[in-house]
Amino acid sequence: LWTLNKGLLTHGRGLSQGSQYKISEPLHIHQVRDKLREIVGVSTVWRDHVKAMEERKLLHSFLPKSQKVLPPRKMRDSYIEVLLPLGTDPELRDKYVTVQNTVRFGRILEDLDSLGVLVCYMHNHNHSTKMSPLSIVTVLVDKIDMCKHSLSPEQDIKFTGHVSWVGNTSMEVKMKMFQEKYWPVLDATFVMVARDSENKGPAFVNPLIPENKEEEELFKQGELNKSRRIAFSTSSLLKVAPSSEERNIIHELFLTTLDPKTISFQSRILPPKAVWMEDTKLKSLDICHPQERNVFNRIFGGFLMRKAYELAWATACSFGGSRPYVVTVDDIMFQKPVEVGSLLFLSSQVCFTQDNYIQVRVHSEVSSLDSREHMTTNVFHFTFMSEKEVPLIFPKTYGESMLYLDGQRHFKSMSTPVTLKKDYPVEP
Ligand SMILES: CCCCCC(=O)SCCNC(=O)CCNC(=O)[C@H](O)C(C)(C)COP(=O)(O)OP(=O)(O)OC[C@H]1O[C@@H](n2cnc3c(N)ncnc32)[C@H](O)[C@@H]1OP(=O)(O)O
Repeated sequence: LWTLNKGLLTHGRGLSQGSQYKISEPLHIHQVRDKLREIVGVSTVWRDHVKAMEERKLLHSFLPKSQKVLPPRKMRDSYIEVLLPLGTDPELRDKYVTVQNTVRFGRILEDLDSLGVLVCYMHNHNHSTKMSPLSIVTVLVDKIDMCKHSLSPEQDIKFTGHVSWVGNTSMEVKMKMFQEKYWPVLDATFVMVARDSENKGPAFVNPLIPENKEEEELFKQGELNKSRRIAFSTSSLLKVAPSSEERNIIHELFLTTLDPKTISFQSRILPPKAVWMEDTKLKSLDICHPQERNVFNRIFGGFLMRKAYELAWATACSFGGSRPYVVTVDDIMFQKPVEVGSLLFLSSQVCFTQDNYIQVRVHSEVSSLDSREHMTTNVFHFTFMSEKEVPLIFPKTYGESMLYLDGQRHFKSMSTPVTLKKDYPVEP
């Protein structure tokens, strides 16, 4: 069943829909997770999850010792189209609709995550095995950019996606979303990693061969993206000091908050139309029940993103005083898997603002039920836009100043400056 698109693909030129490939029949959104279950051979009920994982151990022998023995694939091999029929399916619409009659962006994040994984399985499809020996997990949401079109819960949505670059064990996936006669509404780049059948060690992925100039460009961009990610993480403020320009920014912010009536570094006052960073925090706790597990019996990355996004939205909403719209999701790194049964602690705070923009950071930690030790699993970055100008944000401590600079770096990395439009309602 999971050879879904084989034979259906034609190498057309339908670039108006964001891809050069055409497919006769898009998958229904429900089929994406069904297919993932078939490919991984996962248990449909939690009671059987240990047995299903035992069976996956046997697939270990299908894993190659080197990438060289794997046949190269083309971008069209992994290309899929998926339909989210909100317009015609009222029951499905209820799952996606907000009280303001817009589409829940958190749900879209979940769909993108599942779609990204399916795209990678298409790329690595091996005809000799029914189930895949690979466990594919999300390691990074590199970027999600919203375009300036409204998402209506009364119209169908179409997703497309394909692998655009591969390393040894990692793959970059490009996904797009269309609505209203298939206007592009969203652009996403994820990085997925292949692990062995038990999700314990790395596994090689099929090489990728670009077929034409456009694909060569995409592939080259994938290489550049990799270098950019390495450069960004090497210059992380957790590793190196801020630049001299950034140090000046922090000192200026500090001076602005000193009380001119006292000659002291201690008495700090807030300038007008400003908020202390520490006063923007919101926190949440979730128990990670089996229902939220992914096909590898860990907590589904899409669920974590939805929870983090909804908390970030609430943070931006209570800070900005008006309804905020998400414009960019940036650099979500999945550092550690979240085990079923964990306690998930999310803490969100505004870390940078400019004009109408609010940069929110969500830090996610887990602890097991019987241990008090907390472990960071993700850091999420969201850029929101508010209808009116928002207050300035001021850090008090050195740690908060680093959060401010990190927020500013993420804000500056936003690829397209977005201007506020009334018909742009993307909400949780
Ligand atoms: C419905 C089904 C949905 C399933 C999807 C999910 O829900 S997944 C659930 C959410 N995600 C997770 O739980 C994943 C949690 N994270 C992890 O388990 C681990 O971080 C990891 C296994 C992904 C990576 O671990 P390590 O970094 O130690 O592994 P390793 O160093 O071997 O790197 C593996 C590959 O990932 C690449 N890699 C690592 N970090 C990266 C980053 N920030 N950005 C880009 N690529 C990165 C490396 O270059 C390498 O690719 P090359 O070998 O090409 O050089």
